[in-house]
This record gives sequence, C-alpha cells and structure tokens, in this order.
Amino acid sequence: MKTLVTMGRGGTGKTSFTALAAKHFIAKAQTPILLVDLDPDQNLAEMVGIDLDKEGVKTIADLISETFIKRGGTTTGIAPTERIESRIWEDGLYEGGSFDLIAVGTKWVEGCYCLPDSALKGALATITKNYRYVLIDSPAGLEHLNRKVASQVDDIFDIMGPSHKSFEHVKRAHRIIREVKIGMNRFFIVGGYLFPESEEERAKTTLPHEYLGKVVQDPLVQEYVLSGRSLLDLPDDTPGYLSVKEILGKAGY
Ligand SMILES: Nc1ncnc2c1ncn2[C@@H]1O[C@H](COP(=O)(O)OP(=O)(O)OP(=O)(O)O)[C@@H](O)[C@H]1O
Repeated sequence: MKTLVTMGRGGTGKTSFTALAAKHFIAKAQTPILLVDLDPDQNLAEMVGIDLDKEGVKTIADLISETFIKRGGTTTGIAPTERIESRIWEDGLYEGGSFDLIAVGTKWVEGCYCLPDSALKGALATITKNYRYVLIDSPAGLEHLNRKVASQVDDIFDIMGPSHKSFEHVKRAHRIIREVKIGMNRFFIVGGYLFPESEEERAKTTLPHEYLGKVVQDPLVQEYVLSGRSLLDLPDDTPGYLSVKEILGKAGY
C-alpha cells in the first residue's frame, strides 16, 4: 500500500493534481484506489465526477456528528474508532468501479476535536490498508498537519503557487511534519500550473527537497473544472494530464 498526500497553499491546483494523479493510478492499478478528501470544501469528489449527496454517501464529519454528538455516544463500550470505522463502511464510503472515495467534510462542533480526530485517525489507518494506492487531498494551509489525521504516509507532494509564500510554505510544512512526527518517506515539491518557469531553478537550488517538475497550464483542465466534468474523462494526451504523469513518473510511479 502506498499513501500519497497532496498539499500546498490555497488555489495552487492541489485538488486537480490529485484528480489527475487518480487518473494515472486508476490506469496503473488493477484494483480500485482510494481517494480521501480532507478538504472541508470537498472539491475532489466533483473533480472525479461524483455527487456524494446523490450517491447517499455521508462525510466523516456527518457520521461523527451523528454518532457522538447528536446521539450522545460515549467512549465506553465499543471504541470510538471502531464505531466510526463501521459507520464509514456502511454510509461513508463511495464505492465505484475504479476508485472508492471518503470525504472528511466540514468541521464538526467546536470543542469536540479529540474524540473525532482519534476516531478518524484510527479508522483511516485501518481502512486504507485495503488499497494498493491511497491518494489524500489536503485543505489549504497547515492546520491539518497539526491535527495529524494521517500519521503515516509514503509521499508528500507540496504544490507551489506563484508567490514567494509558496517557498515559505514548503519550509513550514516540512518543519511541522517533523515536529508532529508524521511518518513520511519522501517529501517532493511540484510547480503548480501557475508556478512561473522562471522560478523553477530557485526551487531546485534553494529548497532541500526534490523538485519534480511543473504542472502544465491546460485550458481543457480548466474547462472541465468549470463545467463540473470529471477530470478522469480527460483525453490521455492532454498536456495537463501528461505533465502530472511525468511528475509521478519521476517519483517512481
Ligand atoms: N493544469 C491546470 N491548467 C489550467 N487550470 C487549472 C489547472 N489546474 C487547476 N486549474 C484551475 O485552477 C483552479 C483551482 O484548482 P484546484 O481547485 O485544483 O486548486 P486547490 O489548490 O485545490 O484549491 P483550494 O486551495 O481552494 O482547495 C480550478 O478552478 C482549475 O480550473
């Protein structure tokens, strides 16, 4: 099992990178892959052509809220992790032919972080074991790292945007990952579709991480996102997809 995480600042193209990576891994894997959307905005499902409401699939935040908050569930009896895990299998997992998807959803009630976080962490750790590839899309920013929802991952892809802050983001993200002790094998940096080519050299020389290349700006990707079409249906030879494939190839995928 390989777990890949996409992260970065807002609007750098994280979710589209994850969706295009999904297209690649679906073609590569013989069994369904798992997509995990940690972003409360939940764009990943839409980018791969799924409407969770229509599918009757609940977010983990909904399940946690129903189980522990509305019903007043306690930590006695069955462990919270197991309760949530069994609910995810029933109501929180979209199952498709080539991929399954879990969405974390909007934040639960303020002040109730410990239980949901540990439940989610434990459940994710168990559920992800069933897949050959797990792709996790993160929200913008770094807070999710502190919450350490995923505690062991293989590769992190930090997508850089067209601002100096992206360089700072890479440094901060890497530091937090080490500080909160998220287990990780490799930390890569990727130029997002708006990352200037003129900055690539600086990324390669000033950051202590491997720079894998830049996602090509592709009008067809933009058109598909705008019209709500699945990025999985993009032609195989569209430049945006080819660039993501090449980037993943450099990481050995
Ligand atoms: N390769 C590309 N070529 C052209 N446009 C792109 C490309 N990738 C993404 N975009 C456009 O950029 C916008 C933002 O992309 P995306 O949602 O993937 O970013 P994000 O970093 O996940 O955003 P957020 O921080 O809001 O979660 C989308 O509307 C999409 O149309």
